[in-house]
Amino acid sequence: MTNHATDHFDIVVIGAGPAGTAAALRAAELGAKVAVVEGDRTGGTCVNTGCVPTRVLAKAARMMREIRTAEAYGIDVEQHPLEWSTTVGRVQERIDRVRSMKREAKRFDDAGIELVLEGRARFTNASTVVTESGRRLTADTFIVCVGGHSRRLPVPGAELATVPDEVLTLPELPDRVAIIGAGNTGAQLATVFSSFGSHVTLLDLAPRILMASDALISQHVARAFVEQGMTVRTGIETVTGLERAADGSITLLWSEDGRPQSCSVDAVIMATGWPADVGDLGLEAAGIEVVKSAIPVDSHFRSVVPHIFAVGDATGRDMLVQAAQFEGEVAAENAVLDTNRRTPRHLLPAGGFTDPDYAGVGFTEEQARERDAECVVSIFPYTALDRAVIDDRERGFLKLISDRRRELILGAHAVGENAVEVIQSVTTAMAAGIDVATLAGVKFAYPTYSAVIGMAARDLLAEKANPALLD
Ligand SMILES: Cc1cc2nc3c(=O)[nH]c(=O)nc-3n(C[C@H](O)[C@H](O)[C@H](O)COP(=O)(O)OP(=O)(O)OC[C@H]3O[C@@H](n4cnc5c(N)ncnc54)[C@H](O)[C@@H]3O)c2cc1C
Ligand SMILES: NC(=O)c1ccc[n+]([C@@H]2O[C@H](COP(=O)([O-])OP(=O)(O)OC[C@H]3O[C@@H](n4cnc5c(N)ncnc54)[C@H](O)[C@@H]3O)[C@@H](O)[C@H]2O)c1
Repeated sequence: MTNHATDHFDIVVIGAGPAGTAAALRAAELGAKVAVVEGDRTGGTCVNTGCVPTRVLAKAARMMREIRTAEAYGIDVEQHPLEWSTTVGRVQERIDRVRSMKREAKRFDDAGIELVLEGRARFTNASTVVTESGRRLTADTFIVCVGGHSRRLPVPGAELATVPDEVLTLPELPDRVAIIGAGNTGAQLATVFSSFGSHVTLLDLAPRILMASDALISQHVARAFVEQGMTVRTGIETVTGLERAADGSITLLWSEDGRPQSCSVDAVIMATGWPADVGDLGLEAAGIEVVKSAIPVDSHFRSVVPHIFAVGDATGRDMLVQAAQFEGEVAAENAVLDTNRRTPRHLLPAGGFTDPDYAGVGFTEEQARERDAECVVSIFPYTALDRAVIDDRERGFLKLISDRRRELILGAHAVGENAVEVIQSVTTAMAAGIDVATLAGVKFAYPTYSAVIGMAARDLLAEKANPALLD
């Protein structure tokens, strides 16, 4: 790569979320002259409106649960309703703290990367972007890391709804809230509002909540939601509209089983998808067509224009921080070194902080059976796990899936306390290529949630599924 005058770079990265930050730092590490254009705040969705605020709300939700059950331990806590403005303040304070810790601007500076904070970038041709301030940057290679945004359904009254990034702007905690969309975002917000004391109605077109997860996860989390008092309506036909009622409430209208339905609520949250943020990116000027609200790329993250890469949420694939960072690094390597590296998607753990938590890695049971009908599955219930019983958190399980010879773990799926950490440990074993017998022999500290891994691995060797223990 050659160095050019001021505004020409080897690589221009567009967007400084997890994908863009990782891409820029890796490209600079490999010796490229790099600029990052960020149209808003560094950190992207993750820090500012996504994972971090959602995780703080999830912590508050857990505290509410612990307060409610404290009496059983002889701890007398006077219960007051949640003070929404204080909770919102706490979330903002933690976002600021995480932002100050991440120090993207300093890290870019230290790496010799120019951070351009002059508004959003727009392609004017395949080699040039212009910022809102009018600054032109040309580059040999672009890595597009623009992420996505909430999708508001195109229905009458949609403007009455709140999208997930706006949740903290709700003036008060709604007594009744309808959440449309039971994916990762909707399910987590359902737990948050339910724990805070709101009555939650959760609706989805899909036949089950958390449709991307293993079916057993959906079944268990949905059952817990109903036990906690939520109304869960899956398989609805369509949301037909929202109307403001005379008393200020919102009437949500949808159709289900061929019949019109409605409910009256104080807030409607639309968590109905995450299209790429490409509306004003000028991709057509660069020769790139957006398909299904995302930028199509090959397995090496090259778009149809080979010197324009795209990674992270903008590609509409694995919309996770860990995927965005990994893809950013790999795209930078492919761009600078002209390699064809890929990311191992089967080693991407993911989960959500609902109550109970859920997480998974690798193939779901359905996907594994499509590939190998004789794959082996074990399910170990939290009801037989000492730590879960000790903590009175007996809802949950770990499902392990291996090939028929038990040489490889193909997938792992969990519901229950600390499910995300449990799945992370299984992911480590999978990344190390550990066979089931080796995993079954690992000693786990007592009493821990991760001990469920050893139990499930031993059952996998013995081909015990334990489905009866789950009820
Ligand atoms: C409510 C919620 C909770 C989530 N929780 C989790 C979680 O717990 N774990 C997890 O792994 N993932 C979670 N995610 C997903 C995670 O936030 C995303 O996968 C991740 O942020 C994607 O990173 P990215 O860099 O691709 O995009 P983003 O983080 O969205 O960053 C894109 C950046 O590009 C900038 N940009 C956009 N267009 C332009 C332009 N034209 N010019 C210049 N800059 C531009 C934006 O301002 C932004 O800073 C959550 C998402 C949501 C919505
Ligand atoms: N903890 C995490 O890792 C985490 C948390 C939140 C989001 N994310 C990621 O961010 C991305 C966006 O998540 P999301 O949950 O906002 O979107 P999503 O696309 O994952 O889920 C949207 C849900 O809305 C439903 N839906 C769509 N149109 C509908 C309609 N008209 N009526 C009723 N339901 C409808 C869909 O069936 C789907 O279940 C995902 O890729 C997700 O994995 C990850």
